[in-house]
Amino acid sequence: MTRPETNTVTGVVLAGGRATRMNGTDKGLIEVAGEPMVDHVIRRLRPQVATLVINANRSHAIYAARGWPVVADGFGEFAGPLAGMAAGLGAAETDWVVTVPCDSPLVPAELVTRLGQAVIDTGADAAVATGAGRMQPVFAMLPRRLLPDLESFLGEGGRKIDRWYAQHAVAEVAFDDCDGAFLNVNTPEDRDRLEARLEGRTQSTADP
Ligand SMILES: Nc1nc2c(ncn2[C@@H]2O[C@H](COP(=O)(O)OP(=O)(O)OP(=O)(O)O)[C@@H](O)[C@H]2O)c(=O)[nH]1
Ligand SMILES: [Mg+2]
Repeated sequence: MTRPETNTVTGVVLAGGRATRMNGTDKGLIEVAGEPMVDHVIRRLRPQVATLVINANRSHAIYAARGWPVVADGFGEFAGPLAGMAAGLGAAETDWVVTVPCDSPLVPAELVTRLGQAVIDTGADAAVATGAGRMQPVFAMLPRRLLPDLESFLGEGGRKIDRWYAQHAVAEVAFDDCDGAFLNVNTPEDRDRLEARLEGRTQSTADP
């Protein structure tokens, strides 16, 4: 298997959630600072990978207009982020994918290189980011060879990312130096706070 370097990694933007805390509004399409969140994410992830895939369960045509393949979940109705990760792995043609959620626009510039370096250094199966005091399970580098294993986990009703990671060697990579990297928009209030920050209307310790 090739090493996880930029040209062997597909970026997978996870935009397949229900967004119940946003009253069901498709979260990736919600504008923050004049731009849909999915575009903030694409702008930051694109330079780090060979190509992108968007995982979405609604608004396919709108997501497809970004110019990347759009894939829906293959498991049940809104089975959670693991189903989106499986869809991304299934669509990828590279040995590795890096997943990011559509609702955390401040993707670190070194996400892919640092996750990839951890895989190389440790020989782990996969790598996951930590920051803001916890594991950030949807910011992950996964090898395509784990897709059959993930599909059987999902097929048996598995839904919890941490439980699936516990079955494999997963390196944890700290991004504590990346201010705001994991700011996550789950509610309209989160959206307003992030917009204020991006527009420089609040005190922040570092520019995103
Ligand atoms: N493909 C897929 N992705 C999901 C699913 N549920 C959540 N996600 C993704 O997982 C990430 C974290 O999602 P959450 O914010 O926890 O969930 P959400 O469904 O988007 O929003 P809430 O319903 O308000 O919790 C986001 O990238 C979501 O798009 C799902 O059922 N399928
Ligand atoms: Mg969220």
